[in-house]
Amino acid sequence: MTLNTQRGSKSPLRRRASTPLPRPGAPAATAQTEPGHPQLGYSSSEPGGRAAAPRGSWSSESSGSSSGCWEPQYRVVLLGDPGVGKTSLANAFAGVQERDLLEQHGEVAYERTLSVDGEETTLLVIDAWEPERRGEESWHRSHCLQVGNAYVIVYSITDHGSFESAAELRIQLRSMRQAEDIPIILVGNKSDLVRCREVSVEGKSLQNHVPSLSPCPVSVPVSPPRVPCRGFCCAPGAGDASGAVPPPCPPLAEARACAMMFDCKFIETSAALQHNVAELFEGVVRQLRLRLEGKEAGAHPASVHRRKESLTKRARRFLDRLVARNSSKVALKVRSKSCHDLSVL
Ligand SMILES: Nc1nc2c(ncn2[C@@H]2O[C@H](COP(=O)(O)OP(=O)(O)OP(=O)(O)O)[C@@H](O)[C@H]2O)c(=O)[nH]1
Repeated sequence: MTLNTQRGSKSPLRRRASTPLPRPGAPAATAQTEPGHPQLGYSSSEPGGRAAAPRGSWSSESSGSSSGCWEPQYRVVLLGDPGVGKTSLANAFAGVQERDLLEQHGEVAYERTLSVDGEETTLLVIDAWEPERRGEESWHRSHCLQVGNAYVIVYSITDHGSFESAAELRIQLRSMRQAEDIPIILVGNKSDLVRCREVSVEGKSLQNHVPSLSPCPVSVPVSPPRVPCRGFCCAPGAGDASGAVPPPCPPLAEARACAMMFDCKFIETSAALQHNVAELFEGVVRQLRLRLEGKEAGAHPASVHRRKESLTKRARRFLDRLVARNSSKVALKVRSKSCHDLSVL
């Protein structure tokens, strides 16, 4: 997608999340949810609190913690290779299914107010990332890497190359935003395509691969023998013409371990099935809040959150740590587990 990211653009689209979006030639959206548009999650999203912004309507001017009521509270930038499902995730976030309708107007930013844990937060989800092209100005890419208050790095679980790109993006972000503690969530999308999986989450590979994951992702086995996906195995339960079901594509890497090494959160989603999409964006909100709370308290964010944890969780964490002391494998598992929990730091 191309984008005119003019600095200083005073777009009328920077507005309250619930303000209807004027679209050229289209009537303004009402506060009602349009029929057929799914909600993001079941409990937390405000109906009608969604809108899409056209190209050029976001800039680095709006501040994530800004209290200005016409500014989005937080900018969440989607990164990742082409075709991994960034737009589909953004559409799911926005509660819009008619992808063509959106593309017609070239929207790249979607604003929505979410109610998470009883509190409202507005996210502006920016889907403007473009792949690197030879000899092309990289200003747009660096702009994307600079404007986000949080990042969602998407890869497709059926495309190992996109996982490698995700790892590279994490490194780029780290070097560009070194001093900042910004939430980064690694997202393995297309989790519905189970039989074409090329990137594993956990299991045997965790033990086999993690010791060699330093520094990740360079030592992640990046070019293992790939079993080419023959297409028909992509549909869960589907077989070929003879009715024989082909063997599943083998898992080749360890996403959770990579997230752990990269110090970011990890979740698998299916934009197609709307699986974990609400959890993803609610997780982004929680990650942002945790950092804000930490800053406000002037303390280490982890200690602030610990107070909020339930007794059971704290007890479990304590026991985990106790056991972990005696076993490096368990320690790894414990750390790796927290990568999955988007409600803790
Ligand atoms: N099965 C399945 N297909 C998906 C999923 N998410 C996206 N797709 C499909 O993957 C293709 C690419 O999705 P997009 O959302 O356009 O991917 P993108 O990352 O925005 O791609 P670019 O716009 O080229 O950067 C489309 O055909 C989607 O329907 C998913 O969770 N499961």
